[in-house]
Amino acid sequence: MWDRLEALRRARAGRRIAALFEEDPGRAARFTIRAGGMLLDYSKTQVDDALRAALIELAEEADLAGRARAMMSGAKINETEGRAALHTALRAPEGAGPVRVDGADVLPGVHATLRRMEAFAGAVREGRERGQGGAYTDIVNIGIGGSDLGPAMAVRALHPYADGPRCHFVSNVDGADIADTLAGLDPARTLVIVASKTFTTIETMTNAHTARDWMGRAVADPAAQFAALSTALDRTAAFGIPEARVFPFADWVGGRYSVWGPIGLALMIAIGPARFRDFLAGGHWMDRHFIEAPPQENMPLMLALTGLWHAQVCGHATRAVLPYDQRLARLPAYLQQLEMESNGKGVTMDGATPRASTAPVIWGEPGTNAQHSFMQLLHQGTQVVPCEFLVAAEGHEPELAHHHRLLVANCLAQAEALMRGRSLEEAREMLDGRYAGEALERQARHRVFPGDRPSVTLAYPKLTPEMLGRILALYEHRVFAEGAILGINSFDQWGVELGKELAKSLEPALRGEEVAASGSTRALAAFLRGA
Ligand SMILES: O=P(O)(O)OC[C@H]1O[C@H](O)[C@H](O)[C@@H](O)[C@@H]1O
Repeated sequence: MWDRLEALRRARAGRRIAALFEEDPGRAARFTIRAGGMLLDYSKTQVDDALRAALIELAEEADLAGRARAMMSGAKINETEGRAALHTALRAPEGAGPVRVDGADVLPGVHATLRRMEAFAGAVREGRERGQGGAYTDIVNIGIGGSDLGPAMAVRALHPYADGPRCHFVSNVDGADIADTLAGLDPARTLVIVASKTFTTIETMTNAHTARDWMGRAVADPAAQFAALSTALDRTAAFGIPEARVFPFADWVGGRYSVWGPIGLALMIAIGPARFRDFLAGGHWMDRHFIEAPPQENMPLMLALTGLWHAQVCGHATRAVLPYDQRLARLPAYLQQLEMESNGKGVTMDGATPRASTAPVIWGEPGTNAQHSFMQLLHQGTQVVPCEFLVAAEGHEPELAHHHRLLVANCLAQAEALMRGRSLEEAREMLDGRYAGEALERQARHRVFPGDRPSVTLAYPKLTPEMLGRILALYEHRVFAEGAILGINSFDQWGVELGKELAKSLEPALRGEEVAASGSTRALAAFLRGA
């Protein structure tokens, strides 16, 4: 199949995307999916009928539909860790299921924890659950990776719905992070949430101890103002967090898929339990869509296949995520973990070398800011970077509708410009009169845009809690589909371990002890300890 895709690529060399629209006036509609109020337009790519059919066949060959059902029904598809990958169960409504792991239905436990979270979040919001100096004004979530990026991104995304205490996020072991965050907070009115699936992550535990010391200097019982989100109840107890404020989850929730459960507690406190339920409903809607929609109308599938076409077949090594939605500023970082930690692998499930390259590098920033920084390279640089735009039809500032119109116009303009480009002839015409002869030729060359640069646009009505749920689950399933088709395990992350081990073994070097390391590392350590 990959050979056939390669042949299809060669056959399309030199064919311009813009020309496809001239040949087929119905193209936009035929390569757009409308579902759940959203519109996913992948028509500004080389995908055509034959290519789409071949890509769908690729998914069928990998039995993607079967693997998706296996994932959602609790099969231990994370083989290297012997675990299920059941984040979809976290957003399954009451009455759904059963979803069995080792014979037992996991949904009653999920819903019981959700109800406990709701009772706690409600009490914090209403001031019934209080700090030792009064009702909580601030929440500090201490976590890293999946225990930080999801809630941090979502709290920012849903700011217009955040009517609870202020939420802050501390992740880095760099003391600057916690120092800057705690400065100005009243410890007696701050709730600290320690979010860590394993409760062993060095950054999180270091920050948690620092926060407890900070709290201990101001209140009689610091542990009373701590909550924990974890799978490791022995460790949360050892830290001194009372059981009533520990919200557990199971090992079948991967860190980067965990915002839907206890790790989402800060989000729930910020926006309230009812809106958090809307967020879950949005995710669940996308789960049903992924399982039920036919391939051509299946948003995660077509997003995955377009991604595979660009990264694995065309060889474009990176993908830019460009939300024209300032509140999604942390989405690129969130998607970096989701996609690069899931699919940045060098071995297939059966231990072989992957047939194609694996995850592309994901990066991005919100528009329009990106236009004034790196988009130069996207338009005129020598490498092709497929772009993914996200944009809402409506903002949350009706009084600033003119801002929103400009925002949307810029988003559409970027995608159009990337595709259309500007030929040398057009550039010459543009400059004619200002320059002549050789100068005209030279100046014109600098104003050429090669064009034919592909992009996908996801448009949605408004960034509500439910819509954010749909968007995040869309990306989760896209990453799953890409991984399944590539034959890799998207749910482990062995690649993060070596650095952690070495950090432990190198720490003594910063106290002046001899360590086994390269000359470069030893010299750097000596410099950094001021020797
Ligand atoms: O939630 P924790 O156990 O503290 O883990 C936090 C993060 O660190 C790990 O190193 C992994 O790379 C991430 O997948 C995880 O989300």
